[in-house]
Amino acid sequence: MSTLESVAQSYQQFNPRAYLQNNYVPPRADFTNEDSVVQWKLRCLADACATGEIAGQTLVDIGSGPTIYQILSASEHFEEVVLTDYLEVNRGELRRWLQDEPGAFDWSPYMKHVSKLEATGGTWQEKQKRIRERVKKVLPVDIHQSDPLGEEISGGSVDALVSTFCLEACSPNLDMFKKALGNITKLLKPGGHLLLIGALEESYYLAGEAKLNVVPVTEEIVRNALSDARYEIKKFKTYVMPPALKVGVDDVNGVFFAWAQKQDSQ
Ligand SMILES: C[S@@+](CC[C@H](N)C(=O)[O-])C[C@H]1O[C@@H](n2cnc3c(N)ncnc32)[C@H](O)[C@@H]1O
Ligand SMILES: O=[N+]([O-])c1ccc2c(c1)CN[C@@H](CO)C2
Repeated sequence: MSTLESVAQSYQQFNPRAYLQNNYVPPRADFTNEDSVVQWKLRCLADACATGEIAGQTLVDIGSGPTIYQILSASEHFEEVVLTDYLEVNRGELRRWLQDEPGAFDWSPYMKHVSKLEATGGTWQEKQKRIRERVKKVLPVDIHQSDPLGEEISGGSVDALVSTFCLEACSPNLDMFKKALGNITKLLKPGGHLLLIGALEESYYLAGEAKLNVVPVTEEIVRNALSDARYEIKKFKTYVMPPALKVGVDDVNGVFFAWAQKQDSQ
């Protein structure tokens, strides 16, 4: 079995609800503590989007999983948002929330927090409604394919990409990590923006019965990979995981945030 096949096989056991419980409810999703990782992630995304430089027609989130927090700020600046994941179980969780169906995960604490951060005057309910209107598709994706979205979205047509905790969590080694970054970068127009969040120095994480291998990356590795993929790095920030948030669901040591712009082809 190839290493990619073994990655794919390990994801067959991925449990979205367990994953959400491990990472998106307290203590990791603590909105009362401004030093919490969730507030740091949302602030990085909101600050980058507040510059007004990241805007256009189409925003694609690569490897959405069962989560939508990652597009709460960026989605305000695009006509159309596309969520993607490798697993149907995750695409189903996304659709449940988008259609406001019973049993969907409650993202309202995130909506409320980001609405306050952005302070654009509207209510969090209005923001939630806008997001549900702007997300037009939930598509399958495979970052290890040279055309990760197949026929659905062709190369060079996307104004901006978001991707959080995906590249390192489904690449068996650094070569595949860098190759996958190259694959998703081809989706971007020249001058397009990438908002990338990921795990620092993590080797595994749990999602119910699934134990997923992660290729450990450092700030230097990520910076070099972005430069090799012909990005200009506009912002790079890191967060050190406090002991209280090392809760046994992974061995992550920190989180990185990168805002990078694809260089014009020449
Ligand atoms: C750690 S989760 C990240 C979820 C979410 N973006 C977040 O911020 O929590 C990694 C995601 O990568 C997806 N994935 C696994 N293999 C993939 C592949 N070959 N291409 C794209 N995504 C993949 C998984 O289904 C899972 O949803
Ligand atoms: O601290 N967090 O907010 C947080 C959120 C999601 C994830 C992590 C940490 C670490 N593991 C990754 C999977 O590789 C998923």
